[in-house]
Amino acid sequence: MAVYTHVSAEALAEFLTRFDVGELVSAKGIAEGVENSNYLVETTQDRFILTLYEKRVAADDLPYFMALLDHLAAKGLPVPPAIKDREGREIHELEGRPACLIKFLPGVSLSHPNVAQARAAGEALGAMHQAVADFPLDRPNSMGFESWKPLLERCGESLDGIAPGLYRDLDFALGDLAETWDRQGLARCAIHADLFPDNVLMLGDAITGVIDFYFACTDIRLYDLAVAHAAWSFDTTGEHYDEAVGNALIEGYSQSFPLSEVEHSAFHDLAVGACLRFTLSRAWDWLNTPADALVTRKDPLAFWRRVKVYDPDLATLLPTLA
Ligand SMILES: Nc1ncnc2c1ncn2[C@@H]1O[C@H](COP(=O)(O)OP(=O)(O)OP(=O)(O)O)[C@@H](O)[C@H]1O
Ligand SMILES: N[C@@H](CCO)C(=O)O
Repeated sequence: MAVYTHVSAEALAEFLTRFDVGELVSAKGIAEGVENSNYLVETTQDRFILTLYEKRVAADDLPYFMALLDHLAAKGLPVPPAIKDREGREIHELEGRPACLIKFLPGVSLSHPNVAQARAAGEALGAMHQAVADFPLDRPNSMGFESWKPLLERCGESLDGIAPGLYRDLDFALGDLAETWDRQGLARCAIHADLFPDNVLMLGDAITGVIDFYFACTDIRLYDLAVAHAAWSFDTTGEHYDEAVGNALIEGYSQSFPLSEVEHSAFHDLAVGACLRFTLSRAWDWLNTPADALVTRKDPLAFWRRVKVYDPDLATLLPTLA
C-alpha cells in the first residue's frame, strides 16, 4: 500500500485549479511503492501522477529533486518532471503534505528483467550521467558510505535477531571496505542512487521512464552503476546471480559512458558497498516496522547474500554467509 494521506475529491479539484491541466475526472490511489502517497489523476486533458511526500522525503530536498528532473527532461531523457502551476511553481502543499503533480509516463516496471532490458537500463543510466555534467546543484548522500557505520550502530545487536552473528559480520565487512573505499578518488556527479527495476518503466525492451529520484544526490558515479548491478542481476532471494543480465547492464552503460580501467578495478568494492547500504537500510526498516503495518518489509539478507558474488574472499570470513 502506498496511500498514507487521503486526498478528498474536493481538495483535489481545488488543487487542480492552480494548474492549466483541465478538470478532475478521476483519481485512484496507487498500491505500488512504500515511501510516498501516489495517486493516478485523470483530468479532461491528460493523466498525471499526484505525489504527497511522506516522512522519508524532506521538504527541503524537493527543490533539488525537481531541478534534477527538469534538467534531465530538458535533455530529452525519459524522466517525469513536475507540472508547473500558472505561477511557475512545482512544489505545493496538499492535505498538510508537500505535494507535486507529475507528468505521467507510460510503461510498466519489471519484476524479472531480461538481458535486452538490462542493457537498455545501463544505457539510460550512462546517458543520465552524461546529461548531468552541467547540472549545478549538490546534495550530499544521506545514505552514503559515511552513514553506514552509524546506521549499523543504531540497529545494534538487534541485528542478530535477523540472523545470529549479523551485527559482528556487518561490522567486519564495513571495516574491510573502509580500507579500500574510494582510494582512487573516483569521479562524482548527480546520481539516482536507487535504480532498481521497479524504478524503471518499460514497454517491451524499451525504456519509457526512470522514476523515483528521491534518493538522488552527489556521489561516486560508478556507485550508481554498482547499485543498479546489485539490484538487477539477482533473484529476489539474492542467492542466484544472473551473470548475463549483470554483464548486459555494464555493457549498456559503457556504450553511453565508457568506464576507465580504474573504474573497472574499483567496481567490486562499490558493489559490496551497495550490498551493505541496502542490507542496512532494509535491516533498519525490518527492526522498526511494526509486524502488523500494512507495508511489506523487504528482506535485508537478500542484499547481504550478494556479497558472496562481489567479494567471495571476504564472504569466507563471514559466518552468516557460510
Ligand atoms: N511519473 C510516473 N508515471 C507513471 N507511473 C508512475 C510515475 N511515478 C510513479 N508511478 C507509479 O507509481 C508507483 C509508485 O511510485 P514510486 O516508486 O515513485 O513510489 P514510492 O512510494 O516513492 O516507492 P518506492 O518504494 O519505490 O520508494 C510506480 O511503481 C509506478 O507504477
Ligand atoms: N530500493 C530500496 C527501497 C528504497 O526505495 C530497496 O529495495 O531496499
